[in-house]
Amino acid sequence: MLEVSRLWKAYPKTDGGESVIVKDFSAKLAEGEFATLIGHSGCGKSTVLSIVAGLSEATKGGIILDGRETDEAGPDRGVVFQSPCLLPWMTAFENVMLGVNQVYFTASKSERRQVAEYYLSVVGLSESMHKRPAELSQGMRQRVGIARAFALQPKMLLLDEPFGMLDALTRFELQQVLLDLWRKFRITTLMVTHDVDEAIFLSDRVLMMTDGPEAELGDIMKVPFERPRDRKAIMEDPRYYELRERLITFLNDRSHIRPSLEPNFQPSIELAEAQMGLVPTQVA
Ligand SMILES: Nc1ncnc2c1ncn2[C@@H]1O[C@H](COP(=O)(O)OP(=O)(O)OP(=O)(O)O)[C@@H](O)[C@H]1O
Repeated sequence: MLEVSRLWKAYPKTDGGESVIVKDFSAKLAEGEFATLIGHSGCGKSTVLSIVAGLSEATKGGIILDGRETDEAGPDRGVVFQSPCLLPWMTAFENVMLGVNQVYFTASKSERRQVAEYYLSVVGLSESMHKRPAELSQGMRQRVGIARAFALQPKMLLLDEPFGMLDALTRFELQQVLLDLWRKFRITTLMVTHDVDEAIFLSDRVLMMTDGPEAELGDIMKVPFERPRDRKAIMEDPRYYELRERLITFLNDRSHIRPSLEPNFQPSIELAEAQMGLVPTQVA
């Protein structure tokens, strides 16, 4: 479904020359696959995602979506950001209708309303769809963002840390909402995350990016758990801890903090987890 081919992204430096952010990044996603892109903050994950979304131009390389080269945004890709960017003067329903009206322009008004109502109800907003964003919690606003993306029935879903601003319980709830929708509609999905557990719970494969500048695709990890997935069962599976350690070790080996410490310093798993906000710790 998606082929990212030898992607480079560079920005001009103020003192001349250029800074290469992403270098020679290639990846393929099969139809219906759920892949996550993980890496340290600032390595270039959002840069890759925004090029795939057509919101940013690649310096070199290209994107092939469903057999066609593409370099601009379109309704064939639904994008969900960390904050859902809803128009504040419109209700949740009206926000979803904005996209629905554009994509289903041949449908009748009542059919379009039904589409918006359907997707808002499957994300659990039947009772609140006529409220404005200010009357909704952060989690409910993100539900609107997810409903809006799925309502367009895109070929691909691109998610940039969609649960990054949510508390842990709401994050778990919305991960489940997302998984249920993904299983129902099987939309090929690429999601950026910092969260090792989220990546394992949601993905078929985790794409690991090396640190920037000149970030590359460092490794790919297949997640073997069958679907539908049960969070508790996964956490009790010994393979979960092996996968988690593999991811953390990858991120640990590319730690940003290493150069500022002793030359022979080997950061521990605990320190790497702390850096990713998984456990509180004190770094001397
Ligand atoms: N318009 C721009 N001009 C210059 N540099 C930029 C621009 N946009 C992004 N960058 C740089 O590109 C690098 C990668 O940014 P990007 O947002 O893709 O990283 P990220 O891995 O998604 O980070 P995070 O996880 O913190 O969101 C950063 O160093 C950033 O400063």
